[in-house]
Amino acid sequence: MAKHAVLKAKILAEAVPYIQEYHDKIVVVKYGGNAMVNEVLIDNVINDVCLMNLVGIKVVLVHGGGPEISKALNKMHIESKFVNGLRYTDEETIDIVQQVLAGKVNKNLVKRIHTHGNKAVGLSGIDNMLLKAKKVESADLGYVGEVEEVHAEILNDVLDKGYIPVVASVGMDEEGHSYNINADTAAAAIASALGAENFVVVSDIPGLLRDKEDENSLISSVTIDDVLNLTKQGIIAGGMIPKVKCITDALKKGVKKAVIIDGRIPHAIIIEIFSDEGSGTQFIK
Ligand SMILES: Nc1ncnc2c1ncn2[C@@H]1O[C@H](COP(=O)(O)OP(=O)(O)O)[C@@H](O)[C@H]1O
Ligand SMILES: CC(=O)N[C@@H](CCC(=O)OP(=O)(O)O)C(=O)O
Repeated sequence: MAKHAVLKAKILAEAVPYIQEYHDKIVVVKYGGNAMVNEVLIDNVINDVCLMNLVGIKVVLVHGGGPEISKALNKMHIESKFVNGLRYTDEETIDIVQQVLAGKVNKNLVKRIHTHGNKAVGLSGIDNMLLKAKKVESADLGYVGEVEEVHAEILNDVLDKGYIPVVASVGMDEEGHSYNINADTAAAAIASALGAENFVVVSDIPGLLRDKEDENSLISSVTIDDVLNLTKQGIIAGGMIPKVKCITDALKKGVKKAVIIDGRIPHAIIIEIFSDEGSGTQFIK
């Protein structure tokens, strides 16, 4: 027997306990726009999500697309303005955010899942008012929303049929206004509402770093208390603040595990779910 066949069988056999542990459980994957910059990266993530679906894990893919939004705004000569990691969103901008996230990015991910032979349903927070939103109160950011309620029934319906829900982070209020919701925030709210077994945040960094300029300074696990200290020390800064805050909120609200992993590592999601190795930064209650 060829050596590689034995190795393949061994790898599959080692995955069995993890497949059993996660069978029928919900995993929410947040896929950030920075880890979508090339076809190979996208295919790796889609492949991992499809594998989880095939072995009976209920996987929800919530995506961002910040760089795509900036590109579309650029073409229209609209400058992107960020305040504490959140995009200032006026009336013209929210239209573009909705087109890019709920249109281009969402449909491209759905198409890729289908071309891998799995079935996906593309949604945004507007569909069935999945993400009921209101204006963020902390600063005047225009149509940037925070999640007021999650109406998750539609996700359970889609999951029960064996399809992969793919969710764009746009929400709405009762008056019919659309809101631009940070995709980490949207994904964390969904993970909390569904009581996810694992909330996996896929980015383009190794994880939480002690020095953000040094990729070798990975902090491999943190508690909620550590996060408070690291924020006070300025180690958690910029775009990392809302990311880490919504992860700790999700853990407090019943999500069992959360992790930031590097989408540039081939099959980082499979490594996280089907082995003890893990990678990136694990968040512990
Ligand atoms: N301690 C830290 N470790 C890693 N990244 C950090 C840290 N503090 C700030 N950052 C910044 O946060 C960014 C990641 O957040 P963001 O760009 O919002 O990711 P995504 O697009 O995947 O949601 C990194 O590119 C980095 O510049
Ligand atoms: C309010 C706010 O900032 N919304 C984000 C939504 C997309 C997003 O979060 O995408 P990533 O996950 O790729 O960063 C934005 O407009 O860029």
